[in-house]
Amino acid sequence: MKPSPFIAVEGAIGAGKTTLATMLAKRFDFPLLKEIVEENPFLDKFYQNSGDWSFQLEMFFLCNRYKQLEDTALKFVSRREPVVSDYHIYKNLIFAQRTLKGAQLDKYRKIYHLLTDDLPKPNFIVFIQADLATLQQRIAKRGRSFEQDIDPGYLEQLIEDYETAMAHIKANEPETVVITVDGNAMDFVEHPDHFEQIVAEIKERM
Ligand SMILES: Nc1ncnc2c1ncn2[C@@H]1O[C@H](COP(=O)(O)OP(=O)(O)O)[C@@H](O)[C@H]1O
Ligand SMILES: Nc1nc2c(ncn2[C@H]2C[C@H](O)[C@@H](COP(=O)(O)O)O2)c(=O)[nH]1
Repeated sequence: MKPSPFIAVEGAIGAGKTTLATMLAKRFDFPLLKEIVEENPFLDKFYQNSGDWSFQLEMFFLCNRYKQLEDTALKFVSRREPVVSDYHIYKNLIFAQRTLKGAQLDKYRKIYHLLTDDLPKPNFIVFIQADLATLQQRIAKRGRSFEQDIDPGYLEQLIEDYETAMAHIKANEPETVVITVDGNAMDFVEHPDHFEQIVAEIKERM
């Protein structure tokens, strides 16, 4: 029997993850697991001074996602029920490897593996690839004040880090279906046919 779909939508900041995950959950009538952002007490501090706040921020994201995914495992995955999420737990490492160094990164990696190695992992990843200009336009459109001065260099590094991470997942997890969406050309918000193309590709691989 095929496993139930556990679909994670991924991509760099502003790529359109929450938007697409919400649309997919509605379309397939699957529950939606959504990242908590506005209540995060460290995010605006991190954007003002990343050196002082990165460890607290990464640990906060990790603990929140761990708890959400532990609940998801019990409520949905163990009951063979489908779910759509606007993140993959692996994004913690993608960010932490960029924001932490030395002993802090070593400690973080150990805690990451301790908390997440036995969590259920998505069997589908919809990866939205978007370039710097697209990310910047969407971050501006979303209008969160603390994100308006994000260093373009940081976004460019994250774009690269996401490429590396997806290549790693493809090479090491052949059972995970990775569907790459061209987020610059495919406007699933304005063009229903673009959204239907993504839906069709997921259905074909389910
Ligand atoms: N394909 C798209 N075309 C145009 N605008 C988009 C598209 N996807 C998302 N947006 C807009 O861009 C902003 C960021 O999208 P969001 O889904 O929050 O990104 P993410 O979750 O990846 O950070 C939102 O204002 C959203 O309405
Ligand atoms: N340093 C980290 N920042 C993160 C992480 N996950 C999300 N974020 C930031 C990026 C955005 O400013 C905001 C919302 O994320 P979206 O990708 O949904 O735009 O939070 C993380 O693990 N570390």
